Amino acid sequence: MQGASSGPLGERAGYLLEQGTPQDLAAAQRALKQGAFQRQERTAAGFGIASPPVWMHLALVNPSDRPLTYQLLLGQPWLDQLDVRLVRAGQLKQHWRSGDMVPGAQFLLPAMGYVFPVELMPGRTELFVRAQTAESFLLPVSLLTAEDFERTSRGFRYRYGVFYGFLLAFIFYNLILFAGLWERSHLYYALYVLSFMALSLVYTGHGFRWWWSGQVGFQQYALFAAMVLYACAGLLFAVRFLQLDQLTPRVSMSIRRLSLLALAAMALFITARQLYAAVYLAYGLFTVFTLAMVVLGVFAYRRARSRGIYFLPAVLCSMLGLGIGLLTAFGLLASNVWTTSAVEIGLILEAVLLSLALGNHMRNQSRARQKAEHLARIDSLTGLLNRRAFLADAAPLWSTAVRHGRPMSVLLLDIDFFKQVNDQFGHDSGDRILQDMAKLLLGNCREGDILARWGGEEFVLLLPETGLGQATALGERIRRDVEGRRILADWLGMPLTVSLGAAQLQAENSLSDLVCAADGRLYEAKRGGRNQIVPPVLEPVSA
Ligand SMILES: Nc1nc2c(ncn2[C@@H]2O[C@H](COP(=O)(O)OP(=O)(O)OP(=O)(O)O)[C@@H](O)[C@H]2O)c(=O)[nH]1
Repeated sequence: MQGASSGPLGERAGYLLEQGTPQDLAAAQRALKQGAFQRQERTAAGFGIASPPVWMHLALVNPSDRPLTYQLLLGQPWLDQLDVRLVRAGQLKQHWRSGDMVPGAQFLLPAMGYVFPVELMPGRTELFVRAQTAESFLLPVSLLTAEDFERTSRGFRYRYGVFYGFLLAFIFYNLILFAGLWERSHLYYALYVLSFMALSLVYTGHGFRWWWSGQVGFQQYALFAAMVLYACAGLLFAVRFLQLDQLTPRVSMSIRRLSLLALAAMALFITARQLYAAVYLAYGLFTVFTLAMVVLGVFAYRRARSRGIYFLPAVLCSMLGLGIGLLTAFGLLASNVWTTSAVEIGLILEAVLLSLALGNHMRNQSRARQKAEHLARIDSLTGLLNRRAFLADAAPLWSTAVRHGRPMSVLLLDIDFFKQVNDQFGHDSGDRILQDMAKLLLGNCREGDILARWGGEEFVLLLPETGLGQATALGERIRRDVEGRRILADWLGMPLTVSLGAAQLQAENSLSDLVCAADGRLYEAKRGGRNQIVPPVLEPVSA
């Protein structure tokens, strides 16, 4: 590497896998002379999981006659151990040691890697790095000028500030919704986002740098535990969100069991300090989780359930983000602000889509509730209020009338010989007559009156601000109206008629007493020969 250029250098470095006992610098220098270091055609060399330690060598040449300072940016935040040595003329000049198995989190720059201030003297300097990790092993290397480094690290700080703020907002929002609505999808979703936040805090190194830099024992297992938690929370959320309990109870039960088993196994491996068992469990479960989320998404989508329509694109967004993030980390995609933020962007899109789905679900539920409430109040045949809704709606009017001593009356109406209509013309014709009667009564109501189907062929009309005289006058007008229409007159040999009973609020009445009083008078009207109102109208009724 020459001059003051700044950027990734992975393709110019040589790499050597350390086999057997740990090697020292002298052994690495000998191996270099023997040509044992090999190049990788990538900006970020990758060595998979559970790899042996890796040596990297890079020759840095300062062609000027003055020292040049750079920030050497190395590796990923989850590297276990990192030994960085600068050698000039075969002599060790500088040795830094870090990694997340070294307490203190020195040189760790969360989300970026490890940063070492390098001063290159004129001429050639050799960089020897020995790195080791149990996790997925990537060893990107770049040399940045002070300005580039400042700009890049500021960018990362802003991005993660926004990202964590966003995740926290989603978590609290869903917890509040859960507390208010008691809908468990919101709780599982909050846990899912929370577990991703925990995973991100671990793999970016923010957690180690800020909170537990002295606890290397914890840090060693934190990534694997966070991966398992995230996968389990994601699967449990998917089961709940896609209502798999109803769709496929067996699949949903298997997913629950798998999650519990994975959590128990991880707890066991951590307790028994079985690092490699934890590594394989975490990566294995993560692969299953990724595939399962896509399969469940496709399944729900094909069942055309409204939630599946959001779930599949949401999951694909986060998978795409993860894929781009991995390809970028391995140096197979150009590293820029979009590709290095792909995981976070994918997650945010996923969160937005899933929140939309949950919001949509809430809206549908509230519509269904409103519809059910409405249907519970309505008589399906006539569209009028039913008896229950009548009593509920009449109660406040009743209290107002009693409190202020205002008049109020009730009319109860019953179709005469309706059984005969049914018997002769069929139930359907009877239904139609009930519907027509409802329309006729509606046409005779004033604003503020409450009309309902009391049951069978009986209708009730509550008339606020109406004394008995006006009520009977209205009843008489309705009676005449029905008679005058001569419904079925040709077939019955006489027109269809109605009988009515009217009653007025008295000081000692309750609402049901008032309806009862009207019912008593209706009975009198029937006994008196039908087609009449009781009490009878004293004054002439205007047409
Ligand atoms: N078509 C139809 N008929 C109904 C409905 N609800 C009740 N009925 C019928 O209404 C009739 C009421 O008969 P009854 O109680 O004997 O009264 P009525 O024949 O009208 O005789 P009076 O009231 O004494 O004049 C019964 O045949 C019920 O089946 C309904 O929703 N649709």
